[in-house]
Amino acid sequence: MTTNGSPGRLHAVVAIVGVDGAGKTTQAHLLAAWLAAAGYSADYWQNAGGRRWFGRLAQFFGRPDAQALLGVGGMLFVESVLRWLAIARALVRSRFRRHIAVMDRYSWCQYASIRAHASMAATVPSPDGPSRRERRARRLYGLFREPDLTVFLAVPPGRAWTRVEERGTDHEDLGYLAAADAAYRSLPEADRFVVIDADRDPASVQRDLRLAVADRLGLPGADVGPLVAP
Ligand SMILES: Cc1cn([C@H]2C[C@H](O)[C@@H](COP(=O)(O)OP(=O)(O)O)O2)c(=O)[nH]c1=O
Repeated sequence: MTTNGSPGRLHAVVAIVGVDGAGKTTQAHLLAAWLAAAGYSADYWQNAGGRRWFGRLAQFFGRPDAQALLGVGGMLFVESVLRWLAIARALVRSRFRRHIAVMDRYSWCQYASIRAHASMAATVPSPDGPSRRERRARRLYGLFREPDLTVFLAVPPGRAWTRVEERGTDHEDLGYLAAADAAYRSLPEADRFVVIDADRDPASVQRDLRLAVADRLGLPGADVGPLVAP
């Protein structure tokens, strides 16, 4: 994190992670808007891995989802590359502009995705530590700096599943959401995540998120409340 002390010129990286339906996109947009209102130059970055886009393409070709089109390994490879490019672009641009980057997903999401897919495919858990695929991803993503703050939005998988269904843009398997939740929690980095209970109304979650960001970044002049319900 680098700053010259005035609100507008702070470079920092805040990563919001969690399973699909946890509320990352909603909360990250609100956070970036709040930072901007407080006088900080902040950008929201959607570090998508292309699953939704490839899902639509798959349906166009009569397949149920992206994995049916590309295979699990193919989709994980495409996702790793696209997300890497998105994160690299966000980090470079926010570093040069001296902005706060609010990252919707980060490297941790790729490791969790790889672990969750491996656990869905395995009949017994692997005792050998990270898979070859995860080690490869870690070499690639290890080039990125650790965010100043990573927030894990924690929701029960059933709640996340309901939200995804209500969103109506995609579908998630409940078993996969449970595997992804367990995968995030199993990461070696997980003990550095700030965990926020996201199974609450969006305003309460946003308030805790702002408090965590203000505490970690030490934002002068950023008033956390009162909060207008989003
Ligand atoms: C944050 C939040 C989102 N939602 C809705 C908005 C979206 O339609 C859906 C998923 O939220 P979204 O922010 O898209 O989650 P993610 O980026 O983690 O996949 O849930 C709630 O119902 N309650 C909440 O508290």
